[in-house]
Amino acid sequence: MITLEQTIAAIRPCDPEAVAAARAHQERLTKPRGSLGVLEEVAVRLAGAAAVSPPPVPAPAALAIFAADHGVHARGVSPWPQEVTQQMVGNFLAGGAVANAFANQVGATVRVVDVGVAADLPAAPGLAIRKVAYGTADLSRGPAMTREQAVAALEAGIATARELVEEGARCLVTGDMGIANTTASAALICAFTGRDAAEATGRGTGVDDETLTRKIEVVREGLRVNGLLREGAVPGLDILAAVGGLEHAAIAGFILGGASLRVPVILDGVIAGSAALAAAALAPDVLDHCVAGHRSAEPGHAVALAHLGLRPLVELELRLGEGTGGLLAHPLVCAAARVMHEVATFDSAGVAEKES
Ligand SMILES: Cc1cc2ncn([C@H]3O[C@H](COP(=O)(O)O)[C@@H](O)[C@H]3O)c2cc1C
Ligand SMILES: O=C(O)c1cccnc1
Repeated sequence: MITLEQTIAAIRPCDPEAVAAARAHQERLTKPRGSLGVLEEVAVRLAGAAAVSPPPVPAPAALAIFAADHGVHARGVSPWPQEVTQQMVGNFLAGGAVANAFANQVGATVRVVDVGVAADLPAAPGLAIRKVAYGTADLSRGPAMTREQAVAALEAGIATARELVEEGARCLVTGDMGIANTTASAALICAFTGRDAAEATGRGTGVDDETLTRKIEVVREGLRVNGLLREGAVPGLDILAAVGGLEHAAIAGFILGGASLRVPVILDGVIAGSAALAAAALAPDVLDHCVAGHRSAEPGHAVALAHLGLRPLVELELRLGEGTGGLLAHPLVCAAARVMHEVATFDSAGVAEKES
């Protein structure tokens, strides 16, 4: 098995020669300079990340949905019963969730990974059991995970990324399922960015005003109890263990694993954004391999993306998770790369260039 340490050591930043070649190539394509807006930056980033220009078209895509439960659920931060995590795993495996519909739309495969569901799941095609624990402890009373559990979940994510790439995936999309995980996401975002709980905590699956007030208080307690109110005082791995979920750790590992293989990773919503903060704390160059698929309606997501310096491709007020927003961005990322292969240059097409 490839360890966290080996994975981090293998991650390289964007290759400057490939970046320069991609920019130069874009200048020669039969379109006004800059006319593809953000997609031009995506193509340049893909080239740098792959260390080759033009960059490979990142297809096919594979979605991994990491499922886990949360001790903080006991604090009444989600209107949904914890069993929904497990029930939704069944729904993903039966092909009945939104993520399945979107995956079919973009031709992505779906792998469900149990990293911490609070029940034993029956073996099923499409399900990988990489269970680290039966859910986390309550982050508002102490550390949600031990350091060892966080590392084991990171390594479960790394192994998943490697397996999917081995099976042929050329783009990885992050997905999550874990009732109460927007609370852990908010706590991670506050701890990594120094923002107040009220700024990063949202309504998740749709909590009422009273529950939102309690949720903010629970996030604040989690930060205080775990000594995370002072930004920069605690190493990233310890922050992840203190207030993260097993799926957050696994997603962070999945991102690191993809980056270590130079396979681009499309990030989904607020859970992925908070996991990316942890991944970037462990290996800052990992961000060169990430594309922010979308911006979720959850307020902490914008905070996380701003801190990471990532620009989301799609903004549709989605607030679902599962990988849905990441999947929708996949055709855009492929289109950005395809331009670099298929569009003619001014020379090859005999198109006159701008006069001044
Ligand atoms: C039926 C259902 C399907 C979902 N699919 C994703 N989530 C999303 O909602 C949960 C987080 O929200 P909160 O923190 O408010 O519990 C996560 O499981 C996330 O994946 C779902 C939630 C539900 C109820
Ligand atoms: O941003 C997300 O991914 C999200 C938002 C609300 C609930 N679940 C997930």
